[in-house]
Amino acid sequence: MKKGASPIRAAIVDLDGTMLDTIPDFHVAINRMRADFELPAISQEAIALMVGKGSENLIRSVLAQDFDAAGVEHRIGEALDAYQRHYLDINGKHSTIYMDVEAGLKAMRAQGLRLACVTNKPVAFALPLLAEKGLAPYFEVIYGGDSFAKKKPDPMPLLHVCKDFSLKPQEVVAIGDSSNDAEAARAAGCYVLTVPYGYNHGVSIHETDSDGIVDSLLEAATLIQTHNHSAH
Ligand SMILES: O=C(O)COP(=O)(O)O
Ligand SMILES: [Mg+2]
Repeated sequence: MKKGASPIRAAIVDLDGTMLDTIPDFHVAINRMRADFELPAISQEAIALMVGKGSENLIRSVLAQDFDAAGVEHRIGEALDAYQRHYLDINGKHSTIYMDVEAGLKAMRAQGLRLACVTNKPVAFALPLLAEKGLAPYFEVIYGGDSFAKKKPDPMPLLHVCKDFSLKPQEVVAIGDSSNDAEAARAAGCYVLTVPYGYNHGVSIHETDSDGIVDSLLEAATLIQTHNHSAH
């Protein structure tokens, strides 16, 4: 991160692949939907390549394994309904929290940073999931992929958080696992830190433009603190 620049006053944290390993939840919900359509189960590895751009994109990609464009179009409404029903049934039951997520969030709060969660997950999935995992209380605001007209990689949700917090984008860092997070942050003018353990569409996170790759949210907190010590 740029030395001597303005201090960072808020962090916008991504959910899937950054705070929680939710692929096992996606796996169960998607394969229940596929069973409804008499389609064979698909693997967690296949699903991990498709997650990141919201539910509709995910279910379109899942259907595209079996159908052409017209076939996907024909089924998308019913498939999305079934998937959402199944997901809400199992939301959080199979997903786990990554190492040092709570320690990282605590460290950021202790530094006086304001925290927001911006995910491409529908907000109706994100809110109960964060509550169940004990993470909701860390965040002043939580936005989903359907909270605004546009989702990441569009900067709209990030800019909304900046406005909520009355901060300039240069005072805010986005932390995520995918190019969607990095592109949204760059377009908004925020800093971006990336974690290497999540889901980046099968592409190495090293190929994504960011201000630093951190092994955990705790390491992100340390990096932000170092930045702020050298900032004016
Ligand atoms: O559900 C998705 O599409 C990905 O969600 P994320 O933005 O929390 O990684
Ligand atoms: Mg993510």
